[in-house]
Amino acid sequence: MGFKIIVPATSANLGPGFDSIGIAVSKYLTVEVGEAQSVWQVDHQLGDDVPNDDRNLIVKTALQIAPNIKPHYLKVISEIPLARGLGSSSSAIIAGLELANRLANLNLDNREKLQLATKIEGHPDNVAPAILGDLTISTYTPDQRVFSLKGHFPEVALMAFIPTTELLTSASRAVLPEKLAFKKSVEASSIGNTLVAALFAGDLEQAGYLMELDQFHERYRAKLVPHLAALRNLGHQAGAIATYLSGAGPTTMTVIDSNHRQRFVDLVANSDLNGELLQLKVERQGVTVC
Ligand SMILES: Nc1ncnc2c1ncn2[C@@H]1O[C@H](COP(=O)(O)OP(=O)(O)OP(=O)(O)O)[C@@H](O)[C@H]1O
Ligand SMILES: N[C@@H](CCO)C(=O)O
Repeated sequence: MGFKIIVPATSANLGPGFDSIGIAVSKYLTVEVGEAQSVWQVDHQLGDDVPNDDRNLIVKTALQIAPNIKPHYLKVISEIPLARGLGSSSSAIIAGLELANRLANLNLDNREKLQLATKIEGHPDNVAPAILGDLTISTYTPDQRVFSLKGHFPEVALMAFIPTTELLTSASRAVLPEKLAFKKSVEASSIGNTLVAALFAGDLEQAGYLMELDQFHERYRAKLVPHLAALRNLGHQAGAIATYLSGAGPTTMTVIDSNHRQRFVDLVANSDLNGELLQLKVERQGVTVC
């Protein structure tokens, strides 16, 4: 009998929480798992670059975790744009993990899921909210253990500006520096620490200010995402709480009260920015299997 896996999109970093902070958002990857058959077959509408067989990231992940599972028919329906900074690869990894979990009866708990998914993705900021939902703060320690704590992200509008062009995470990480000076690192991590405290205290005013003070990655990525500065500026004009680069970009996320939202929509519509503006909300629930 078939089953369905539903994984939320995610938005990582929130400014200074590089590779650590993430939220689940209201776009979804759905995988309908059909009958067992002689070979893996993945039907999707994600374009010719995404494989339809056992090279597909969902199947590859499942086979990495449970190499002996039988091939199945999978129907993939995704609302999460590829390589845009909304956690498409993490959603595929989590779907693959749940596929293995179910087909091989592994009974993985959330801790085990986090550990496996982080090892595959390399950092926990997208996979943790995709598993747990809502807001997560995570770390992948040098001895490769994952710690992740779930919090409640305040109820606000999230305006994702999704440019028409892709930006692969690998390309967006290639522009980051290899080293950060000691003084700069202390400053950057103190901003991140205080952001976490503000989020857990539900203090969006302080959180918003700190979200725009990232010292880890946004400045190095600026040339790849020139629209970030423009959207942040429009956000300020509209009275937004903050605008940050979602994951590795190019999507930007503007956190805004609903009473300022329309002003932001109008400002973006009257600008010469090229992309889609989508209103999202925080998804409180992580992956579900039904
Ligand atoms: N549903 C899917 N099925 C198979 N492969 C996928 C799927 N979604 C994403 N991928 C793979 O992941 C790649 C995108 O991963 P990448 O890490 O570059 O971007 P992202 O995960 O969308 O962004 P970010 O990590 O910044 O949030 C795609 O080009 C594709 O190869
Ligand atoms: N923290 C990651 C998220 C994308 O995988 C980055 O910004 O590169």
